[in-house]
Amino acid sequence: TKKSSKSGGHQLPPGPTPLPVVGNLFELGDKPHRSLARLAKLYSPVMTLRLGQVTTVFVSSPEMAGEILQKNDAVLSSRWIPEAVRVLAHSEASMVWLPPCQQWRNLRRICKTQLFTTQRLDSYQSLRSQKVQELMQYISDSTSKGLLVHVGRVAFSTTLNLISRTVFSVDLVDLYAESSQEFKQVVEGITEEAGRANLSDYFPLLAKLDLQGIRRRSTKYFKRLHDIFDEHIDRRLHRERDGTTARNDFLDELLEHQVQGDGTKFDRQALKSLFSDIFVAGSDTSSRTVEWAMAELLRNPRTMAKVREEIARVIGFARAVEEADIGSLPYLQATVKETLRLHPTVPLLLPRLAEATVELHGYEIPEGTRVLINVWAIGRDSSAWTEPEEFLPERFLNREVDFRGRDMELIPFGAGRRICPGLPLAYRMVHLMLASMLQRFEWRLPEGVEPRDLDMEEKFGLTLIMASPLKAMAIPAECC
Ligand code: HEM
Repeated sequence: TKKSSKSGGHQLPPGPTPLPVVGNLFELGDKPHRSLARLAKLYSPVMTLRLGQVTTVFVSSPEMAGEILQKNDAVLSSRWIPEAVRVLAHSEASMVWLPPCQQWRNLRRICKTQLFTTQRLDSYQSLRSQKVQELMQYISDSTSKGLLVHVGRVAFSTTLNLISRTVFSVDLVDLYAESSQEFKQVVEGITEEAGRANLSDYFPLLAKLDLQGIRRRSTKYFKRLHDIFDEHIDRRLHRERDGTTARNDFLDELLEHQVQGDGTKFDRQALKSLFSDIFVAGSDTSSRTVEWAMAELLRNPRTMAKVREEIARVIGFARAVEEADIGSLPYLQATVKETLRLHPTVPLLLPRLAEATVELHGYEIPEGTRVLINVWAIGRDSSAWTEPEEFLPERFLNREVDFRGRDMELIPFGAGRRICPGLPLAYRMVHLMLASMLQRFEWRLPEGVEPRDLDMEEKFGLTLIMASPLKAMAIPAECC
């Protein structure tokens, strides 16, 4: 039965009938993006679920996403904050979780003007390409030892260094060292805890008890990140006092920066929260995108051949791929778009909170409602995409559709004022890593695995990951 929920006299969007106490919690299952897409077909692309005590509106069509992210962005750009990030005062200083206040605007502004500008990104280009070349060497070494490449793992370590070279102009991890796995576990731990169904979120009276231990584990992970960043900051301050370095990178900028207007300076807490945000939000997302893209290419050998043919034709084998080449590789770009359509790494975007009551297609979303946008469902919406379940990069070759927040059928980075600020860096990193791996190596699935048998099962969390991490064989291409 279709049921429109009533709340304080407002007509909420329809949704399944809630059970007493738990509401619709059991409807989510272990792959909420899929269960919610199914329910949206039964009820409506804007749908209400009662999750314990939290009324949540889910949006699953491009049109409704536009209502939220374009038309009503001003009142819907606050965050609904999970308990998992209310630790070590993180959510009070974090760009990801702050409401759209002055402090949040300052953080966005400094990232936009000092970190993600074309000029700044260009100036660190060679530091990044060096890291990608080291990745090529690492893959070469693995193949000469007859080992399979753990695509997600190596892409993750490389991404961490690509980000840390852009922010600190130094490396954070060593691709060859086991210790680099610790940082990965910490970052993955944070996204896993923040993405878990947490009773403390749905029954606020229980929050203190932390029944699932989520807050405890999350505190431990954030503490470890803060310690690592403290070390970097201290080392820099020490060297600068000695006069042994003047890097003029983002860290220097932040250490000197006086925020205009209200006169506040970025204190230690603000810096540690900012770096936690940048590394957590940037590394898992970007490296998982590379892993999903490789998995799709291995499953679709004809598409793989086409991307490699484009790279061979446009760049050849005599020199390495550079970020400046991305614009001349339309099929590669289409492949990345198609990957993000089918496998958006943040499947429900980040939760929003209605700061005032909003009217939406005759329904009312009352103040205080949690709003989530199912980009996974939007990417597979059959009214927006033909053959939505097929991996067909060609669909983008004659279409202007892009993921920069204008076209609501493709919003893996969100849209509106909370759109992912790291998009310009993610764009460069994902294309560069993927193109380099495809230029230098031919890729095959492990012996005995047929393309159609590749396990594409997902594991749901704040990020959507491959349930069985991708392992593949790399064979040096004709260049080397
Ligand atoms: C393929 C890679 C990436 C994907 C798919 C992605 C996706 C997203 C999404 C969906 C959001 C939430 C948007 C919303 O609520 O509407 C977001 C926010 C954010 N992303 Fe990314 N992201 C990626 C890479 C990066 C990188 C490389 C960085 C930084 C180096 C970054 C930093 C952030 C931050 C700080 C926010 C929070 C912004 C705010 O709430 O104001 N992301 N990202």
